[in-house]
Amino acid sequence: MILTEGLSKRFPKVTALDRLSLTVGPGVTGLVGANGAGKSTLLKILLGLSPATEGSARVLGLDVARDGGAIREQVGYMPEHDCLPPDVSATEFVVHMARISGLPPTAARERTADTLRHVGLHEERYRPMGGYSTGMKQRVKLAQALVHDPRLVLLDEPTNGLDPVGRDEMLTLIRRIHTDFGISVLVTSHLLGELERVCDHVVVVDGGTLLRSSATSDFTRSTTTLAVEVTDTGRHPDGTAALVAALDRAGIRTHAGGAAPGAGRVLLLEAADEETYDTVRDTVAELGLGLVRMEQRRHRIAEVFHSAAGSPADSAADSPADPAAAEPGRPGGTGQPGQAGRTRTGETGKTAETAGPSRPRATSGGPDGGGRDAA
Ligand SMILES: Nc1ncnc2c1ncn2[C@@H]1O[C@H](COP(=O)(O)OP(=O)(O)OP(=O)(O)O)[C@@H](O)[C@H]1O
Repeated sequence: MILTEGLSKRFPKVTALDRLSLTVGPGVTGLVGANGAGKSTLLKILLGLSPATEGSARVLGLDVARDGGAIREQVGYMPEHDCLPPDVSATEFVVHMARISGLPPTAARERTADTLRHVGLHEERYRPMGGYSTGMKQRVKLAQALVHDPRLVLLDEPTNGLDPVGRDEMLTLIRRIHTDFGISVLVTSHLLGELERVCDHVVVVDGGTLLRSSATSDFTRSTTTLAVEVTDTGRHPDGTAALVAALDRAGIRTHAGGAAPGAGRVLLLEAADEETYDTVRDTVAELGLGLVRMEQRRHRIAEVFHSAAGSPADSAADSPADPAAAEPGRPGGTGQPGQAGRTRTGETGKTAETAGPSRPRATSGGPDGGGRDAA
């Protein structure tokens, strides 16, 4: 669907993309990177809206430098920032976008009704968009990207500004774009964790360069870590503590499952071999505890990139993919090239150079984000 070769984009003070070579196939692909990693810049180049400084890119076999118009006929685009006119309704707006994409009036109206229904906008679609919630606006932006029945959609941070329920609904919609309509999706996010549920493939960029491109299943393969949870009983009011002590006597070390709600009851241990499973089962039975779960853990994508500087992997599951670039002049960069941290890339044991520990990030766009999407 997409092929880039040595693609660079340099602004006067910043290199947004640095010799990026990338292949994106059909299906749902996540493009993950911190604030300022170059994701939006890449999408605008792929749409033929912004010229690359060097290198080349093809979308659906078309050259982005020459065939921008033809690409946009077949590709839908959902921009990151708020771009909806407040005084028109969703129906009027999406019909207008369908007409711009070349659909005749009747087809434009029919497709608009179908698409707005698909994204979950019903009676509200006749009201001016100025009164919409963030979630409704995101749905309209998605609808206008889909209305001309594209082969591929580029979605820029579609979950930005949404609460957890809204984010979940948006992710489900994104998955359905592919499963129900066969449209391929390239979706960006600064949250590593959220894409593993909906993407077949994940591409991680940092500082405009490719950090890793893999099938999601490669990121989330089973680990040798076993998660165990037991009930309390009258004899053992703290069943978890009793199990920790008994397993310790059996030579099996455990640690707490993490900071997530309810995770305090989950014990993690290394399952060196099959016997470990039997020992855990027998120990639980001997103590008379109920076994709630005994399951093999899977990698979370975020764990693959957690910093060697010590940020705990479990709490990073939904944290920014933010190896803030250690490059002078880059927002969030430490300006100390020597501070790059070394990060394990999961089971493969390979290492990737990233910079420093994760830092918090605002949820809606960058500090300079509002004006940049004018294109
Ligand atoms: N028109 C522009 N002029 C100058 N610098 C720009 C311009 N557009 C982007 N940049 C810079 O290029 C870098 C990459 O920006 P880009 O918007 O592509 O990142 P991003 O990964 O999409 O992050 P975000 O989620 O914040 O949009 C940033 O440092 C940004 O400030």
